[in-house]
Amino acid sequence: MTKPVSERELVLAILLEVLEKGQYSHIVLSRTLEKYQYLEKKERAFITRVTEGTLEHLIEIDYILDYFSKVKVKKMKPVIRGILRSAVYQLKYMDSIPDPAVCNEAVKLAVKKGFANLKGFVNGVLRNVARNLEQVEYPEEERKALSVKYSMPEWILEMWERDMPFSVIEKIAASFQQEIPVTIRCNQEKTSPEQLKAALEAEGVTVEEHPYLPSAFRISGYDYLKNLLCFRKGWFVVQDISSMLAVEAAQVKENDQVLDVCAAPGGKALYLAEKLKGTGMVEARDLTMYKTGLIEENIARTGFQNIKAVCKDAAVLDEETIGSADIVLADLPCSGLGVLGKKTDLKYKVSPAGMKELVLLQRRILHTVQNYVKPGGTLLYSTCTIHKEENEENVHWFLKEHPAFVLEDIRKDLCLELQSSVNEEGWLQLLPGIHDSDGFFIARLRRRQESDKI
Ligand SMILES: C[S@@+](CC[C@H](N)C(=O)[O-])C[C@H]1O[C@@H](n2cnc3c(N)ncnc32)[C@H](O)[C@@H]1O
Repeated sequence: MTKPVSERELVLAILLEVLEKGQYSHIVLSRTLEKYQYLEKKERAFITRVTEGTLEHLIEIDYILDYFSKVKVKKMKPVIRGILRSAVYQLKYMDSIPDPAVCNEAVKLAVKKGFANLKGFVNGVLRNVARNLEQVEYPEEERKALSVKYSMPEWILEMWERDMPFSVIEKIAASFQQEIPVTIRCNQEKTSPEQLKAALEAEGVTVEEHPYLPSAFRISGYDYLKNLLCFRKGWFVVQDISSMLAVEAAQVKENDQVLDVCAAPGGKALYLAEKLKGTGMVEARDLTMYKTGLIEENIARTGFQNIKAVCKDAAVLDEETIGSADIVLADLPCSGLGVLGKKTDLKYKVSPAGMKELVLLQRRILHTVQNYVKPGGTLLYSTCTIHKEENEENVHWFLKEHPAFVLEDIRKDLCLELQSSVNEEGWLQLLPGIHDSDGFFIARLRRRQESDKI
């Protein structure tokens, strides 16, 4: 019996939503998998792999298609473009599927979608690709070659070239295509790192200690993370090491009043609560009820009492909060160029104009939330991007606008291995492929108090 919807048809539908209508892949993919829960595990894995793989390698795939097809990718009908793109991904990256099967399935899908008149074209292009894939001549010019090899838009590479040597950029681009192990942080309110490691191993999970922090591990070899007993008991949270380091740099002390102004889903806020050891309070704010709901879910699972979620816009001054916080964490919305390996389609969606707008939003939020920092208190600024304007240039702008603050050196809050990466001004820019983490920026600013000599 033929299935009402095949897995390739679902892949096509997701690609059309993402590439033709600008939707985010992780949202469309998880919505699709939820809707078609009756599909077998193997079919669901196929949908995930082909969707993510096609998006990950899109620039390279389009280069290959343009190499073999008379009609260029940009001129193709969206449905045909989607079918060919996912088929080229399978031909190049999935040895387990025989080439004739990839071609036949693509032709069948084109017919099913009402393009019987183009079945010869689909068949011809794909058979040509399958036969001659090894003969493709890749561009010689350095930036173009890198762009095709790692499917990284040229304008992003050009932007990075202004700040970094090409060898570093290549490592960053390559790292986004490598498998990223899941990093977790032990919830030390509930268990110790040693106990967590042993319990996870007893559940069949492979656990590796992270070199940057003793409470962090990299885990693999499990089926569904949320089914792990240790997860359900709230013994760990999933969090990149860079986010943990931002919290380390905040230097939280018992009894501190902490305000996380952009907190959802709450990873850093929960770590701050843990560091308070049952004292003080963390107010974890975010813009919408949906987002604060995510924080609340995580608070419930991990069981902390000294943290609450509040729905508030960080860009609007909250008079009642002025001068009340020992620590304000401003982990702000950003272009996300440090996490392109985790958000496969983001690299095609960011734009220079969008990034300029983000810089303005970041400055508006920083300008607003600095009001909440007590004299002597800390404003911890972080982003998950590798974009100078959003990071160090924002810090320079902030210090000029707010001379009541000084930039502090965070070296002492980091492991030996990372200390040499701290810039002479005191901030840290983590780079994927260079450091063992996401791309991330951390700067600690402190409001002067009267006893400070200016
Ligand atoms: C980088 S994420 C925060 C991640 C979080 N700190 C964590 O560690 O789990 C940025 C957050 O800022 C929120 N956001 C964006 N604009 C905001 C605004 N004007 N006010 C408050 N939150 C905002 C987004 O909803 C998003 O959850």
